[in-house]
Amino acid sequence: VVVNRRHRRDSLPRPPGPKGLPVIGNLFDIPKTNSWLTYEEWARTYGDIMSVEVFGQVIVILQSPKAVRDLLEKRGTIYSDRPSLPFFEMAQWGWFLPTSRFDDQWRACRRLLDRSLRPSATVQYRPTIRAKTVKCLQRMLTQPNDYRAHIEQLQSAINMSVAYGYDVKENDDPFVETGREFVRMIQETALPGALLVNDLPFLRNLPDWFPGTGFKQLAKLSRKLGEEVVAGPLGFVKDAMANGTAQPSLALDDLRECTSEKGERDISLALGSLHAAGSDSMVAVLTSFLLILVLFPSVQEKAQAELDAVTGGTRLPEFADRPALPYVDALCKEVLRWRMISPLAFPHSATEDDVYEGYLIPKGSYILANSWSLLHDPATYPEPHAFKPERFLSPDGHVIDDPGLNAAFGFGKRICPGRHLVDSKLFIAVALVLSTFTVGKAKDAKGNEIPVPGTFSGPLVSQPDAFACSIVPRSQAAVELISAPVE
Ligand code: HEM
Repeated sequence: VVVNRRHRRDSLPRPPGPKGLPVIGNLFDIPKTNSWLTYEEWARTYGDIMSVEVFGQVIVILQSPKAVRDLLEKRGTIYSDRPSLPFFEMAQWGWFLPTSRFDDQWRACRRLLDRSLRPSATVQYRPTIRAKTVKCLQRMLTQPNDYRAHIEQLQSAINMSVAYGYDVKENDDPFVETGREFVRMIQETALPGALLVNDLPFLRNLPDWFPGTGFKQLAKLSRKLGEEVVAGPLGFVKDAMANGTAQPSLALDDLRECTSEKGERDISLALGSLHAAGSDSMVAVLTSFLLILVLFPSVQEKAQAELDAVTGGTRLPEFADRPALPYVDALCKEVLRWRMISPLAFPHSATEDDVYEGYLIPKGSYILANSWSLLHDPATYPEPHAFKPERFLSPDGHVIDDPGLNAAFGFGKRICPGRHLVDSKLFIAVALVLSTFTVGKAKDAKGNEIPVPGTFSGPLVSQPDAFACSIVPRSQAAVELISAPVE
């Protein structure tokens, strides 16, 4: 019976897809940028579950809510691994949650993060998030052209404060710099074709003196960098605990409960992942929010009118105002949907052979869920390329809860654990910026408007290409509100 079943399974076809060339497969069919748009197009020919192959590696692409739910959610025990990259193994980066394998170490860290970042737990960090965002507005007031640097600073400040109770320095903070360098290394070395050893794993067995094995030295340096991301900030908290100066933070809560060396290591890995993974995506989302204000002035006016009606322009908005700000709330949802920053989530990987709708999905296949096509399906989101916050409002003006929007944060067991924190960070940043500034097209020396490309790109996180904009306070009262001291 077993042999029979095995035979039947092996004779099943793989999900359909474009025919590739010998050896390299579909290497040249898959575009280097915006591949999700090509996959969306291919779905019309091959259906919602299709596959391609590159150098023998099968890549299955899921493009309907049903396929994603059936595989990544209902069969999560099979589909929650990540592809293993030889360079990541050499650099011992297995601890970094977004790239870690589906193993006991991942489970322990994920449990810690899910507990720390659940909605009821993130509420206590709202005052910190708001205060840090107001400080960011103060920087925007004096140096509006450096908006991107201010947003980056804001994200590091929030993450380091929430995770470690650590106040980042204005410039050249050692922990922040190390975290950014680490993420940059991940992005550079994960790209297909960036390092030959990722495509030809046997190269890692060559001796160090062999020409072309510079990646070995790079792996040693990368390993050290990863260790610094993990150990540095936690060491700060332990010292502060010993001195009695530790500030409230996730690290403090977790360390107080921790009774073992293994437990302490898990805390350091989980929080290292939070601090390294939590910045880039948020920077992309807030930069894209500013771009949206430049591109769609009527959206900005409508949101400002709603905010003014609630605050009277005499105070800054608070989290408690949210129920009275449905349009602003809907705008935040549309920011996450419209030009989403993770259009293919992160690749999952299958740990067993599986059969779905008559197709064989071989063990080791990479699984890409095309979140872009899910969130741009005209049947669910009419006029999907228009920026329309109203799509998330009911006819009587209430915010519609749309579970489908979770696709912006990935799927199943690997769904982004930071999504509830994002909800708070995004709402308060959007509300504070709109109530105090007007964002528009910048002008050159001759007074002509500088064109805005409005395009997005990026290797792993899709973000707006650089654009100039003017960020001007709405009134003298707004300047005074921003400039007032914050706790
Ligand atoms: C708008 C901002 C963000 C977006 C759009 C986003 C999106 C994502 C996506 C698509 C994934 C992959 C899910 C999958 O594999 O199916 C992910 C994973 C992850 N995100 Fe986020 N994220 C954001 C912000 C954050 C923040 C603020 C944090 C930390 C506080 C965070 C921490 C993580 C971690 C640790 C993982 C890895 C989870 C795992 O593999 O188990 N993210 N995120």
